[in-house]
Amino acid sequence: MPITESCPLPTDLPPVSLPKYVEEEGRQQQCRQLTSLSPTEKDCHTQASEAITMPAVLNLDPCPLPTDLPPVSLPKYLQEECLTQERRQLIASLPTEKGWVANHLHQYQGFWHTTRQLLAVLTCQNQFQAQDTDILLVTTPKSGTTWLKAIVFALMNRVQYPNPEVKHPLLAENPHVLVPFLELELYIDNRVADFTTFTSPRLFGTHLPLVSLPDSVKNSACKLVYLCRNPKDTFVSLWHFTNKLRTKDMGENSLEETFDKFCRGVCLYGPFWDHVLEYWKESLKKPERVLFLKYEEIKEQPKVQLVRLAQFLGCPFSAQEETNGVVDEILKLCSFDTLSNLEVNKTGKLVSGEEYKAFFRRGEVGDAKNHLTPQMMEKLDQITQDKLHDSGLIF
Ligand SMILES: Nc1ncnc2c1ncn2[C@@H]1O[C@H](COP(=O)(O)OS(=O)(=O)O)[C@@H](OP(=O)(O)O)[C@H]1O
Repeated sequence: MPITESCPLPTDLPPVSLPKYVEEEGRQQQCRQLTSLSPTEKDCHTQASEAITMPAVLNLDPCPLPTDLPPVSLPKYLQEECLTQERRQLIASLPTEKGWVANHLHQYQGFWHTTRQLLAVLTCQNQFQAQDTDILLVTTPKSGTTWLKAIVFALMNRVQYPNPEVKHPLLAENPHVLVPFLELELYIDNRVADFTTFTSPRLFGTHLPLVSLPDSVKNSACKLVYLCRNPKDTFVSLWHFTNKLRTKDMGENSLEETFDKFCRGVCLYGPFWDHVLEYWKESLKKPERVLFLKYEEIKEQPKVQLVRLAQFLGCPFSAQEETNGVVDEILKLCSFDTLSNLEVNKTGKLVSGEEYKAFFRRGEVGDAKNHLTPQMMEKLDQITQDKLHDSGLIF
């Protein structure tokens, strides 16, 4: 019996094949999954469901379960002790909105996360133990994270790989694999993070807002490299990216609807302006700990910014390295043209499902004007001015 006949479903559920990044429980999946639960798991599920009154968005309504579906394994984040009551209660208490790809976004500590991502944030906050030598690459989504990861990886490993044209990990692997995300990779699905392959200094990526960084990061001397991008190009890049993650069945998100959400701050790790402002202020307060970079500045003066980055990270280029062209070599290796044309980045995908090529689109400054109306551009400029007016930060 088709599942839709026994259990009317919302139409915005992501299909089971969505990348893990955005996958979320939906009622359809729950109906399917419950058919394959062991008796213990069913009990556990029922107890957890009954333990607390859930809001509509999380409520597991009883629905007749079809019996003829193939078994589908329960996503790990729902398997785990059936999602602790504490976490259910927390999620239930948070403001919730419909996501751009996933069903729900929850506002936690002032910023928006999908359900799955939020659980990973909580795990990361509880478990990550920062070391003083760690380097965290903190970015707003679609600000050039992939580029920054490549640059810092190449910078920190330049002695080990002196001839990047011949042999370099970046030629064979995507930057997101070489510099994994804390919450989106190492702690996703209640994973026990494995650091055995990391060498010091450990490099991590994260989109976490300052307020949500694990205490161990706040209390350590580890360095934070922060990267953001003007909100107009950030929005357009995010709109394209999330549309790529949506399946044909789901269709594309309209520009207008997502624009409205972005302006209201309702987007992954949004509000954009609060994210950048927190780190901007922190970089002014603690310049030895937080380096604040803009995508546009790296585009405009790549060499200047790379030299600045190397100094900040305590590994400045020697005069000989500069003469020998090491700075240029790193920039060439990490350029949009080089990375996006590598076989690995044309054909590979993350374990979580995103194709590497989705991280490379145009890589230019000012593409927003090709997509947004003059009114939309003005509106974003106005919000930016209102939010950042007395901060000294401009885009
Ligand atoms: N090497 C290099 N140089 C310059 N620009 C680059 C590079 N690699 C990726 N990109 C562009 O960065 C945008 C993707 O942002 P992120 O890497 O931050 O995405 S993510 O947050 O990690 O999902 C996305 O921007 P748009 O092209 O404007 O969509 C990518 O094309």
